[in-house]
Amino acid sequence: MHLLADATMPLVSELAQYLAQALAPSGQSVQLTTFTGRQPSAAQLIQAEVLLIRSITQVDAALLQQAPHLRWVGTATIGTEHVDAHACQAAGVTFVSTPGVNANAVGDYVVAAVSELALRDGQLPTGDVAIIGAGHTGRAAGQRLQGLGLRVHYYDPPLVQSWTPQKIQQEPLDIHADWQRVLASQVISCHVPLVHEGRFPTHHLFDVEAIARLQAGTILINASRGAVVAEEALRQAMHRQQELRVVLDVWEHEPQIAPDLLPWLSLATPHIAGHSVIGKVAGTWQLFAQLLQFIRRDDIMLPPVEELLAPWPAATRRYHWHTETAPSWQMLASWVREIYDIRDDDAQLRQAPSTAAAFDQLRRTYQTRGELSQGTVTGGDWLQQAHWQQRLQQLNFLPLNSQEQ
Ligand SMILES: NC(=O)c1ccc[n+]([C@@H]2O[C@H](COP(=O)([O-])OP(=O)(O)OC[C@H]3O[C@@H](n4cnc5c(N)ncnc54)[C@H](O)[C@@H]3O)[C@@H](O)[C@H]2O)c1
Ligand SMILES: O=C(O)[C@H](O)[C@H](O)COP(=O)(O)O
Repeated sequence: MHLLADATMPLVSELAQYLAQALAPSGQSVQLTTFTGRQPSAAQLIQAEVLLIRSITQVDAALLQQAPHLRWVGTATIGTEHVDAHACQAAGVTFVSTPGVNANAVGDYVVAAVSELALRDGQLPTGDVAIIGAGHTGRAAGQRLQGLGLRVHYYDPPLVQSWTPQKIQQEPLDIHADWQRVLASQVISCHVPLVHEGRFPTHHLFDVEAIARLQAGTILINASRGAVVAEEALRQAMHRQQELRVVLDVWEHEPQIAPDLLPWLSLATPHIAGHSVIGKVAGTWQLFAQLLQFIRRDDIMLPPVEELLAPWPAATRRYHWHTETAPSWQMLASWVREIYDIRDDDAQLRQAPSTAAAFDQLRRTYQTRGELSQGTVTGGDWLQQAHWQQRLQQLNFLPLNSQEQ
């Protein structure tokens, strides 16, 4: 079996070797070729049977035509708009992705951004948080922000529309389809797929009109796909000096950022919200697990993800904080910052040349980032309260009371 994989996928060689050893007794061989950059070459495609990619590789009819032996394409990402699923189906190629795989990393990114701006302001946002899209990443972000002490609601018309009245009553989260509530919120964070057509398009969801209607001081975060927020609408807001705080992880014309917007943005990063070590390693792992199902060898057990993290101390290091009194929001924000300091990523993007090549290079050589789940909190009586246990868990920290230590 000829595997062709993006060279930046962590552990791809190790897992291919593992697969080769596991399949050897049945006489099947496995060969791995990796490609660097966005697209594999025609010479590589011609022999590929399995293609393992991340979000920067476009799979369309033209690529499929160059790969006559291709049977299976897997993307180690949540977003899938870079793969033409219809073209795959027409070519008889199975296509899989890894839903939710880096949602914790995105949740961490959003709470790191909001707590960073709160530390700069000396106060938490006083108004509501609107999460756009109540899926894997949106819920992770919403939970973390509740843990920080904010009120969160979710805007998700497709989900609301699909619900029965009974489901609406049972849903514990505040999920709705009221766009006016979104525009009146003080923090807005986007977590939708990029959709161009149909009843619920997300392309330019935040267009000139929507951006103009945002409240003064609104924090707008986009860690979904660049074109969900129209770059031109941000440009107009900047020129009329609208009082907004905008955080962009994704860019409408990636890999090209908008250099003119950069000084105006509160935080700017090179599409790395999902790039925790665990998020990336789990992506590769999940693809191999799905490939085993495809070749009907799910009797082969891959080593657990936790065992594979040894090469990355940042992903296994534990953080421990102790406080006798209940933590202030500043303390919570400083713990978040200790595990993930978003200022580092912001500074690196601002210092790099504003070119597509530099953007890709920053992503290829990205730091080894841990997750908030690596933090443990111990403390006095306050930690016995269900309210505090819940808040720490929402931040994805582990609360440990004295009996459990
Ligand atoms: N920046 C990053 O590193 C990064 C990482 C992971 C995912 N993403 C992007 O984030 C997107 C969302 O990820 P997810 O895991 O939360 O996906 P998901 O499929 O779990 O959830 C998406 C939610 O958005 C809702 N939605 C769809 N159209 C909508 C609309 N018009 N208005 C409001 N809600 C709408 C859906 O009903 C769904 O509940 C991905 O498709 C991907 O493009 C970016
Ligand atoms: O959709 C996703 O999962 C993310 O956008 C993903 O983290 C992007 O990272 P890439 O695949 O480009 O490394």
